[in-house]
Amino acid sequence: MTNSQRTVPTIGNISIGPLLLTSGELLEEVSLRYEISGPEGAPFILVCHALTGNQHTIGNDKNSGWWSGLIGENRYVDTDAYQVLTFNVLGGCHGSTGPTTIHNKTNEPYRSHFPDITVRDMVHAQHKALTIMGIHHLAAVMGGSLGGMQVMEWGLLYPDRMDKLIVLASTPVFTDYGIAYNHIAETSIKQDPAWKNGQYETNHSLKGLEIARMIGMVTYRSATLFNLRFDRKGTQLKYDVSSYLDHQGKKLTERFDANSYLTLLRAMNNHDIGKDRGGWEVAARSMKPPLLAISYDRDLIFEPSLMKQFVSEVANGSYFHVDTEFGHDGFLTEFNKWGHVVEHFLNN
Ligand SMILES: CC(=O)SCCNC(=O)CCNC(=O)[C@H](O)C(C)(C)COP(=O)(O)OP(=O)(O)OC[C@H]1O[C@@H](n2cnc3c(N)ncnc32)[C@H](O)[C@@H]1OP(=O)(O)O
Ligand SMILES: N[C@@H](CCO)C(=O)O
Repeated sequence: MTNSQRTVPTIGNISIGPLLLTSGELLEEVSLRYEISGPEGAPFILVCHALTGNQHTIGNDKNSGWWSGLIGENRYVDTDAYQVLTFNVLGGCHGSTGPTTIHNKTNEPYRSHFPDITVRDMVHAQHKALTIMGIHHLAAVMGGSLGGMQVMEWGLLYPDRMDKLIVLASTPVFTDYGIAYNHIAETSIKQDPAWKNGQYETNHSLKGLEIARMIGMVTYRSATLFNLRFDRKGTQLKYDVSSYLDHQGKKLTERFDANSYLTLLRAMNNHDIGKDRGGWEVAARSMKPPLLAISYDRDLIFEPSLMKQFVSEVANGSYFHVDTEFGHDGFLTEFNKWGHVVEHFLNN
């Protein structure tokens, strides 16, 4: 590779061939869509995205990426010093193999026939992709929420492939409280008459998906944030908080496929680093790479106390807690509160 700077991120597609899933099922012809930024030849950082995220971590002038406040030129994760690579997750709907992909045998999208996948399958797919791309070592793997689940599995499945792990707003097991909210979301999607067992005509007409996102938004933020921000404004006909949730629900149906949403919710529900490893504490104790975990105040579904307990089991673990009103979505905002912790961990 030459040591030239990419002025805009490169977007690409990598075919990884067949993938044997944890379930034993074979997924044929898998490909992953990705974004890479930074100077060619610099060390790589792999970013793993959350539930409704995508590969556009940094994005461009017209459409900034979801972590462009954290990662970029002269940002906390500096793309003058690192190449940053993000794959759209297996099962996602932004170009990687998932429910919207055309199945080569039927010539139709998989839709609800896409097989159940696990976080481990996502990581195996990324590992295969990196090997094919000739990227054999990573300076770090980092991600929040579902992305953080992938980071933990990376550290356990392929501990020799990276120097450091950074887990944000994520726990070693997805708790029953999280599964409960995902169940409400799944029920909402499936009870919608327009759902048609996953064979819906248009994604943007799925009221059940809108409601699923509204439920999600309430859990990703906090009572304090909502009460301060909306302050009972609006009228009995429509409170501001209600129109906000309507807006968020509608917006998701325009950017995220419902079958993909369910595929990823199920993968989250299944997440347990201790599965087939003797429990999450045993798995955490076997984690080799140095690990930084950051938790966010008022995170309802990835409880800071469980994150702290997890880090205490990791041999080379450090922990930082962010005081925020954002709750779980704290990992997507207020970078001035915690970006320096990531920066210090990466560069020292
Ligand atoms: C890691 C991942 O994968 S995340 C993937 C999903 N997220 C993304 O891709 C982007 C990441 N960004 C975010 O999640 C958020 O924007 C955050 C966390 C960074 C910031 O959150 P906030 O500042 O609270 O903005 P939030 O997105 O909640 O709300 C703003 C939107 O609500 C709308 N809105 C606000 N109040 C109201 C209201 N009363 N009625 C109707 N709409 C409203 C705004 O107009 C704005 O709409 P737009 O997004 O269409 O421009
Ligand atoms: N805001 C996040 C929440 C789940 O981590 C997302 O939409 O993916």
